[in-house]
Amino acid sequence: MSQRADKLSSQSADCKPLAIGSETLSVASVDAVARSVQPVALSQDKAFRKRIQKGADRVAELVHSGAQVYGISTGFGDSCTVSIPNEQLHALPLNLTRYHGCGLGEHLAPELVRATMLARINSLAHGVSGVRLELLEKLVALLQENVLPLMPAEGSVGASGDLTPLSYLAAALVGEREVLHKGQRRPAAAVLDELGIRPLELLPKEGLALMNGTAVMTGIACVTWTRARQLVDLANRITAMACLAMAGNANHFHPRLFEMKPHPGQSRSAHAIRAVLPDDSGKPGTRLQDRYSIRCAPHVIGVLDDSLDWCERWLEIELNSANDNPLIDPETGEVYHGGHFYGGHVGQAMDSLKTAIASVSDLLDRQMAQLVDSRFSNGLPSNLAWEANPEHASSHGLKALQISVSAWTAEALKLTMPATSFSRSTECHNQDKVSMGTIAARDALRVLELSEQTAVGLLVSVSQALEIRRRRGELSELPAELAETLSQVQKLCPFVTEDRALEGDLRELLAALRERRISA
Ligand SMILES: N[C@@H](Cc1ccc(O)cc1)C(=O)O
Repeated sequence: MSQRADKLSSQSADCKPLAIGSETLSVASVDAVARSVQPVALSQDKAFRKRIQKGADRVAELVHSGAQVYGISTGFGDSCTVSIPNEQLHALPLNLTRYHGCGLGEHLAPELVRATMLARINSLAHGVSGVRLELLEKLVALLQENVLPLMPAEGSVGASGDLTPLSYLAAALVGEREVLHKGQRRPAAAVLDELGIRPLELLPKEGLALMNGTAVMTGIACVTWTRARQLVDLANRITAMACLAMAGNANHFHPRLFEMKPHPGQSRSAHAIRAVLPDDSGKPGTRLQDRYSIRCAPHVIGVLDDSLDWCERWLEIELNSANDNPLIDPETGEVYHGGHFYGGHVGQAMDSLKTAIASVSDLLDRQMAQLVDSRFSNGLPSNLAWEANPEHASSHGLKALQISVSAWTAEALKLTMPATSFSRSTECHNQDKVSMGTIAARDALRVLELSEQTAVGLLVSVSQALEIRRRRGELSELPAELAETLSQVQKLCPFVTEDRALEGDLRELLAALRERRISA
């Protein structure tokens, strides 16, 4: 297991609750909470609680004084020119949550909803959104009890934050719409009642604070990022196995070579590939230089690895930011009107990441094209069909799997069109430039899912190829790491000796990958 993967899993194993409000959130911790590996709690820190209280008191003061503050005493967005009469102030936040209840599309997966909730709570815990401690406590209780708002995935332009999907979080808190609880879709009010959680009555600013931010795109981005990090390790391992199976040249990954062009992720990739190849695979096989999908693998995987580094920095700034409007300094009482709900950084990170992820899928797809083609594979049988099968002539081995891998890759590549380039002027031209970061994040996750399918297809293929070499007596002992990956794969997808349907095995492998049961 790589050092980075190690860091992720040791974090997950550490079951100390994450104290929201006194810890800096990492991308990996969001993923751990999203997968329910790490519990959460609201910080008991006195200074933190005092700060939240001060912010809420300041909002109450502003309401009392009749000051004009956006979203507290005015309409929303372009309607900021409308003053709300005192007697309607209490209706304003609830109205906001209701008129945004117009999302469509599939509901976000539970894991993504949990990531979203954590991202939103952490942003509000900054103490500059003017919400009460009670609101934060109830949000944390929903997360702890796994009461997950049914949140439609579509309808956010990603600037004004994720208003529409987050309105479903606000709705759950006030006991409206539906939630997913213990695997069942039920009215929020009934579930809150059952758990003894009183629905929250929103005070001025609280509706806006819940919804006016980047939590959905950031939550999806964190889950995608963590799985993409795993894909890097897996792609390195697959490349090493493909290289060995096709009698490739390990010297393409020589450390000296990578000192001469030292992009850090690229060098890490070269190192990860070479470190698990046998010492004697340094000499050229039948070709002096392998084809690019082997020789340039670090140059492709390294782009993803290096992109993950800057994406992580951007995501962690976003995660630990106040991405609401207006923001209220609890110390000075000053109100700042701005545009921190704009998800430009998350959008750019996700648009970029999805291209790098799809490119790795493409690389693996090209490796597979070589593996199944006896003209390119240095002696492997066509379609990797096992030649000792008495019905070898009528057997087609992994032919269809290779076609599927190409289909998954094409679908991933097709989704790399940047979402952030599609800004639309919306909401009476108040939101006349928007990020589309949520679409970018959803695309990135979909590209990642397809690329994981490709990776699983390749795991089956490289394992098949190595097992063929082993059974033929062409391989001396496998290096320990490769033997370990091979045995993990073969437990879920035994060596293919005759034609059989592989879907079940592939699904098992995908599940194992997502549950981090495959080490690379
Ligand atoms: N994000 C907008 C607020 C907004 C809220 C709801 C809307 O329907 C539209 C805009 C702002 O802070 O300026």
